[in-house]
Amino acid sequence: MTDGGRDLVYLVTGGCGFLGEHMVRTLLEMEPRLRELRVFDLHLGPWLEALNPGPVQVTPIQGDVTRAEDVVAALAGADVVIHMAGLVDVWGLNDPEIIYRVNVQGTQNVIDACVQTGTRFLVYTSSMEALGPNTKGHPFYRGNEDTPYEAIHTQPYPRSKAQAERLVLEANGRKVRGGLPLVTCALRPTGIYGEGHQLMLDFYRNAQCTGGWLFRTIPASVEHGRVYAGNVAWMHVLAARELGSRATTMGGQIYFCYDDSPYKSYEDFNLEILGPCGIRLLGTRPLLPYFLLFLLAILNAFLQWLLRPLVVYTALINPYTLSLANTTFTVHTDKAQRHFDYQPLYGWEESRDRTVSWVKTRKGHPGPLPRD
Ligand SMILES: NC(=O)c1ccc[n+]([C@@H]2O[C@H](COP(=O)([O-])OP(=O)(O)OC[C@H]3O[C@@H](n4cnc5c(N)ncnc54)[C@H](O)[C@@H]3O)[C@@H](O)[C@H]2O)c1
Ligand SMILES: CC(C)CCC[C@@H](C)[C@H]1CC[C@H]2[C@@H]3[C@H](O)C=C4C[C@@H](O)CC[C@]4(C)[C@H]3CC[C@]12C
Repeated sequence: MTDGGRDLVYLVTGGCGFLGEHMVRTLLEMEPRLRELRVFDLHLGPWLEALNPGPVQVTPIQGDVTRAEDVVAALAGADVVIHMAGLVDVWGLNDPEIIYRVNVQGTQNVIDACVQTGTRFLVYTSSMEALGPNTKGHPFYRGNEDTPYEAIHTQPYPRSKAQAERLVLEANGRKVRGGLPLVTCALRPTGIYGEGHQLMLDFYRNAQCTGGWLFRTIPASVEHGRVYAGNVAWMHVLAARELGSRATTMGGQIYFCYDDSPYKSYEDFNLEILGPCGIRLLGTRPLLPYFLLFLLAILNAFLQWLLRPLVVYTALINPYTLSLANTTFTVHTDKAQRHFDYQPLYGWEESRDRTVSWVKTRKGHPGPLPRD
């Protein structure tokens, strides 16, 4: 070891995204063996310049995971890669082919670069959507990693996450340069919230336009899994740290990301954050009957198709996002605790309060929907 025990080089792909920023900050704060942190992204964030990395060297790398040569160059000499770059698109913003190229081919490029350069540890940010909810609307009620569920993927984003996750798990054990085996695992967050969550801000701003009201569209009984970004990042830190010493247990495994965030419907959960910001939710039951919402979703999909030659029309509600929001999907597990001693770094109240404070500071700041 060198420099007071700081001997490891980490690479975070997608390190300037919503989760990526939490990842970078958590690594700097919580990983004492970190010597160099390479932050790889298509678009580098200005906040990187303002970081106070202490003894760690932070290396921003502007690159594209779909370009194998970019990934190899970034990975050379790295010990660990946390691969979270991806296109999060459930709105039809991007061509399915592009989603495949970034999420699946990009992941294959990361695996191949590990093999080529000798990087031995790979943590992949998958998603609950690698499993479900499926298009049949089957509920996944407080399930764990072993709960049987029929995964059916018709949409490009969830399909790409499932394919990429499979590639990562199958790569476990492959020999990398130098002859040692690659050790991989995949973490599956549910819906992430926290500082930087653009969609939460969009709901806040929409409500401001209606005098502080949101209108209930989903039955309160439909539970939707949520997890705080700081805890998701912390789980990645621990998984990356323990992959070396617990390779037999952890290699090739999936882990749901979980914490103490309450089980609620998508809208009721948002209200936990937006309520303290002055927003109220109207109705104890959905104000519109489901069939009308479904018609609206179909209309939006039709408009997207119709206008495609001229403009990419997107709306919050389409048949897929509506079914996602309307299907119970929550996790209840302790696998990460058993395999690598994970405990949430932030309790529910702190996770909520940090997010609330952030929303309050963002009042009046414009922002895109959804992120591209
Ligand atoms: N947001 C959620 O609720 C959620 C839930 C589960 C899983 N995830 C996964 O977590 C990861 C991060 O998601 P996020 O919400 O922070 O999304 P995000 O869009 O904020 O971040 C993704 C980052 O990847 C970068 N990126 C995109 N294409 C790239 C390319 N070709 N090369 C290099 N970088 C590229 C983007 O610039 C962006 O900074 C994704 O893999 C996503 O699938 C997100
Ligand atoms: C009031 C509603 C009908 C409005 C629609 C809400 C909709 C935009 C929300 C509901 C569920 C959300 C997804 C869910 O939290 C999980 C994920 C997994 C992750 O991998 C990417 C983000 C995503 C798809 C959320 C996107 C926004 C959704 C669809």
